[in-house]
Amino acid sequence: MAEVIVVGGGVGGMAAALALARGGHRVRLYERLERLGGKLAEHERDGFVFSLGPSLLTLPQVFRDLGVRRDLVELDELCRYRFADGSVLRAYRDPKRMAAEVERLAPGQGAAWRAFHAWADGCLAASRRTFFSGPLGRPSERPRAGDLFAVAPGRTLAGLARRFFDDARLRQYVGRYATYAGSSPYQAPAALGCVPAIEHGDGGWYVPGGLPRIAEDLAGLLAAAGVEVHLGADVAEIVADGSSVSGVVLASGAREAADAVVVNADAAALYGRLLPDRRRLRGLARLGLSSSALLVLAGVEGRTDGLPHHSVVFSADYRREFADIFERRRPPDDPTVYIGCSAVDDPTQAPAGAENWVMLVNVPAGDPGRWPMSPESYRDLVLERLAGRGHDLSGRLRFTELFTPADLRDRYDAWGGAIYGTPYRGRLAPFRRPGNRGPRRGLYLVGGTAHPGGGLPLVAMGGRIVASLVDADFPAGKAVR
Ligand SMILES: Cc1cc2nc3c(=O)[nH]c(=O)nc-3n(C[C@H](O)[C@H](O)[C@H](O)COP(=O)(O)OP(=O)(O)OC[C@H]3O[C@@H](n4cnc5c(N)ncnc54)[C@H](O)[C@@H]3O)c2cc1C
Repeated sequence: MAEVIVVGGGVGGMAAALALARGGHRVRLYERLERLGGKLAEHERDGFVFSLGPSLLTLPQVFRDLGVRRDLVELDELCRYRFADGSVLRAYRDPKRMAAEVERLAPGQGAAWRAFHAWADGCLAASRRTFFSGPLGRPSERPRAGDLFAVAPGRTLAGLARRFFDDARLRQYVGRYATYAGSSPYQAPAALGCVPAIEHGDGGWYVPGGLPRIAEDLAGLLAAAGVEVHLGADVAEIVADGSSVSGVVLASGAREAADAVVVNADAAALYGRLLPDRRRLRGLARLGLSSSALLVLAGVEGRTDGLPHHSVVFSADYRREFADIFERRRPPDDPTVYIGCSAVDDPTQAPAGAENWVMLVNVPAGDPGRWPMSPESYRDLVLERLAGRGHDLSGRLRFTELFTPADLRDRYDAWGGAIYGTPYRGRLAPFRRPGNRGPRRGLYLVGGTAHPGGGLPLVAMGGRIVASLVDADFPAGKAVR
C-alpha cells in the first residue's frame, strides 16, 4: 500500500485516483483549478451551455466500469458529413445502414466500406490486445508493436483510405479520424483507422445535461472511495530523493510527502517545470505538438431545420488544410469545421427556440498572437466559409465568444495549447509518446499527453494501467511509509 499523490484532476487523474483508492492506497489529488474534470468543461452564458471540450462520448462501458450509473443517450445519427461539392454522408452505428448510406453517396463504394469496416474491426481488436493493454513502461511491459503492425502495415491513415476507397470524399471521411488524436492523416499511422470501429461498434453517446456531468459523477465516486481532493492547489514541484520521488511542493510552499506521484498534468509541464529533465523535454519537442483548436461559441436565434447533434463541414482541399496546420503553422485558409449543437437533443442546453453552436476548427498549437490574422478575423472567415456551405448564421447570432489555443494553454498548462501533447507522426508514433512510468521510482504519467493517449475513454483506461503499475510496485501488506 502506498501514499499516492495525483497531480491534476482531469478524467485520467480521477480514473487513476479512483482505481488506486479502491485498491487500498491512500490517495490525495491536487487540482490547480477550482473544479475537477480538466478539459471536460463547459461555459454558460445567458441560458446557453457550450462544451469547451468533449462533445461525443465513445466506449461508455469504460465509465460504467468505473461506477458511473447515469443514463446515457445513444445518438441515432453519429455525425453528418458535408463535403465541399455539397453532398452529404450520414454516419450510423449499424454497419449495414452505414454501408447503404455510403453506397447512396458513392455508388459502388458500399462494398469498399464493408471491407474497410472489417479491417478497422481487426485493427481495433489488435489495439485492444496490444496498445491499450500495456503501460509503455519498462521494455518488458511494452505492448508488442508487431501485433499492431501486422494489421496496420507501414502506411499513413491517408494511404489506408486510398487503399480502400476510390471516392475522394470517403478518403476525407477516413482521414478525419487522425484529428481525434490531434494529428494529420498524411502523417498519422494507419492504425488510427481503428477509431471508426469504436464508433460503429459501441456507438456515439451523449450525456443528458452535458458531458461534464461525467466529471461530477467521478467526483462523487472519488469522495465515496475516500480520495482527499484539494481544489485550487497548484503543484509547483515534484520532489525526488535520488532515484525515487518523495512528494510534491505546492505553489503555496506546502510540502506533501508521498511514496508515489501520478502526474495528470501535461508531460511537457512535468519535464519542463515540475521535475525538470532537459533530455526528455527535448525528446518531446522533437516529436512536435499535436493540433490545438479554435472554438467559436455562438448563441443562435431560432432552430435550424434538420440540424443534427454533430456535423462536420469539410474543406475543399484536405492536404492543404493539414499543411497549413502542421507545416505552415497557421490556421487553415479553408478550414474543416465541426459543428456541435447539443440543444438538438437536450432542451437544457439553450433557451427555448434557440441553439448553442460550438464550431471547432483544428489550428496549430502555439500562440495565436503569431497568426497572420486576429482570432476575431479568423472567426469571421469561419462564419463566411460556413455560410457558403449551407450554414448561414447571419441575422441569427445573439453573440459569439472565442476559446483559443492560448485559453487551452493557460487554463490547463497545456504546452502551446496542444490538446494531445505530441501528435502521431510515423509508423512508430504510438510507441514513441510518453509511457506511463516516469524516470524515477514512484513516478507515473496518465492523461491525454501520455500513453495510451487522448480522448475520454483512453485517458480513463490509462488511469487503470497506472493503478496496476502502482499495485505492482507497492504490493499489499508492504507499508512503505
Ligand atoms: C476542444 C476539445 C474537444 C474534444 N473533443 C473530444 C470528444 O468529443 N471526445 C473525447 O473523448 N475527447 C475529446 N477531447 C479530448 C479530451 O477532452 C481529453 O483527451 C481528456 O479530457 C484529457 O484528460 P486528461 O486526463 O489528460 O486531463 P486534462 O483534461 O488535460 O486535465 C489535466 C488537469 O491537470 C490540472 N493540472 C495541470 N497542471 C497542474 C499542476 N501543476 N497542479 C495541479 N493541477 C494541474 C489541469 O488544471 C487539469 O485540470 C476534446 C478536447 C478538446 C480540448
